[in-house]
Amino acid sequence: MADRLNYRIEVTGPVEGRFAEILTPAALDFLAKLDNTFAGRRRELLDARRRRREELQSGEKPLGFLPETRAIREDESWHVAPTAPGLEDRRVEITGPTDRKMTVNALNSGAKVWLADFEDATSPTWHNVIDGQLNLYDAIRRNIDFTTEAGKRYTIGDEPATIVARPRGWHLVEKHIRIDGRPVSASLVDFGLYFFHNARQLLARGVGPYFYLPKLENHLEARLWNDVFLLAQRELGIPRGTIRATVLIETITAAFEMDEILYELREHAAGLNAGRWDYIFSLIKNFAAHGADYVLPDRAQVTMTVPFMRAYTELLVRTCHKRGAHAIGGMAAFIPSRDPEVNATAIEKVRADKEREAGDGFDGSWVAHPGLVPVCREVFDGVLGGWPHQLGKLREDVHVTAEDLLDVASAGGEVTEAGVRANINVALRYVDAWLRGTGAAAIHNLMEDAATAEIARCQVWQWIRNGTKLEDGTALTRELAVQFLDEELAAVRADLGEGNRLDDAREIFTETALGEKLPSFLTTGAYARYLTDAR
Ligand SMILES: CC(=O)SCCNC(=O)CCNC(=O)[C@H](O)C(C)(C)COP(=O)(O)OP(=O)(O)OC[C@H]1O[C@@H](n2cnc3c(N)ncnc32)[C@H](O)[C@@H]1OP(=O)(O)O
Ligand SMILES: O=CC(=O)O
Ligand SMILES: [Mg+2]
Repeated sequence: MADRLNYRIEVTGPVEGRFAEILTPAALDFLAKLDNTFAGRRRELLDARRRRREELQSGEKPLGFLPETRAIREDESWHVAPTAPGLEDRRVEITGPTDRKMTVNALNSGAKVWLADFEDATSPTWHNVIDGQLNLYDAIRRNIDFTTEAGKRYTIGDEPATIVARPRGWHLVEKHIRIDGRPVSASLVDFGLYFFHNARQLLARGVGPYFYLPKLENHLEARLWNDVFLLAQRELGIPRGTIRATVLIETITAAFEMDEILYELREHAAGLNAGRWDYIFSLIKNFAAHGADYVLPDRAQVTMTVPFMRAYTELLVRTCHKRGAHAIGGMAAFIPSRDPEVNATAIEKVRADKEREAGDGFDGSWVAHPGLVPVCREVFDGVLGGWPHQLGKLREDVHVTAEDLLDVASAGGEVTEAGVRANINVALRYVDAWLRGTGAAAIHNLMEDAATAEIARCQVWQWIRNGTKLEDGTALTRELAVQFLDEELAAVRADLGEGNRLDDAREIFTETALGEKLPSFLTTGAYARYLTDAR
């Protein structure tokens, strides 16, 4: 514990190994400065989120484009900052957690960009959070080579991907760092430590401090990030406008404020990304109790070609290109497999997804695994030709209305017993992995992470609330869902064996999918209860 600049800073997590190199007095002072300046606004914005969700749930104030920001949307004259070095060509971006091996593998994957993830793909244990910072610190300084016990050597190659770090969202706190007794915003911890230690080093290497901003719900949250950037740049004496941020449009409310979000961040904005999984989660969460018209079918049937998802992604491309910003596609959940048949299907599914995105005007897209870099690159190479992007493709043909974005019924499809069971099974397996420190996992040949697990538990809640009929006409009741839960739990337990956290996973699932109310996030409560001693 230390008193500096009149703040009391406590680190309650163990400062083990080389953690002290990250948790330096100067870095903690920097976090304290950020927290002291922005904690109040963050709290207000989180309160505003809660109020907005209540309004949406009650149908009191429907969603639409904001009348008060019409001038920003209609003004054709403003653009975002020029593209920064290392971000001109984003045709393939690999995402993944920041453990040491994956850091090296991602940088060497052949992708142009690596999204170094403290969010959906990371279980925010204290170890993962600070170890991830250390790995990035070492990677940026090309000081990360290591050899495994089995003798496999990991070393960064000649053309590493550009690093874009994704801090945790505004809803999360880091309970192991406290300032004046209160836990610090997890966004500010992840952003602040990365920026403080690496910004100058990155600039010296000809790139810069770049970020992905997750789960924003509106343009005022983008304004908060912009103000964080301005203060951070000032504190380190780095020119205003050095930072670049790509914002994930992954909440239904943000889809109505794409122009406004780019406008708030225009000095720092690099682009928008279509974060499909959290987007689906957000739709379900906000409209879960709105009746049959808002009930989505089995998760596997909510594809990117259903009309309301297509409307969202096309609007994103149009908005970005009008403002000179990159439009980046999202994550197909299919991952390579050792089974040749499963693998061939996965590659073809990913190819189809990337072909749609490239054809619609996206400048690049995400892959979850190094084995998917070639297919994504091949598809975008084919469409981009000799160009690094397709910002010139303005998509003036796209006209998306509020009704288009909210036409959830256009998904069609059905809810099946297999779909309910799959959601329960995946949620249990994923939460078990998350509690054991793994934030992204291969489950039944798909990539699962925090966003997809949120969909799984929210769908079950929505189907119970709406008494949704399964294929044989049986309505899904809580009792039936509990029966499925018990049966799936037994099957998963037999599969996972000793040392699992399935009892805790069951409790988390019961609270977040089977309760009277639908909690906003499964991760917030689970983090407070299971991932920290500092309750
Ligand atoms: C909704 C969203 O936000 S999407 C973005 C967030 N989600 C993600 O980023 C998921 C990223 N992907 C992953 O975490 C992993 O690919 C998983 C968990 C899905 C599968 O991982 P594994 O089961 O380890 O895959 P697999 O065994 O095929 O890995 C083969 C090699 O590729 C490496 N690898 C796999 N995925 C990645 C990745 N995303 N980044 C870097 N390296 C990777 C593995 O470390 C392994 O390396 P090794 O040969 O040196 O041991
Ligand atoms: O972060 C990406 C998403 O799909 O969610
Ligand atoms: Mg997400």
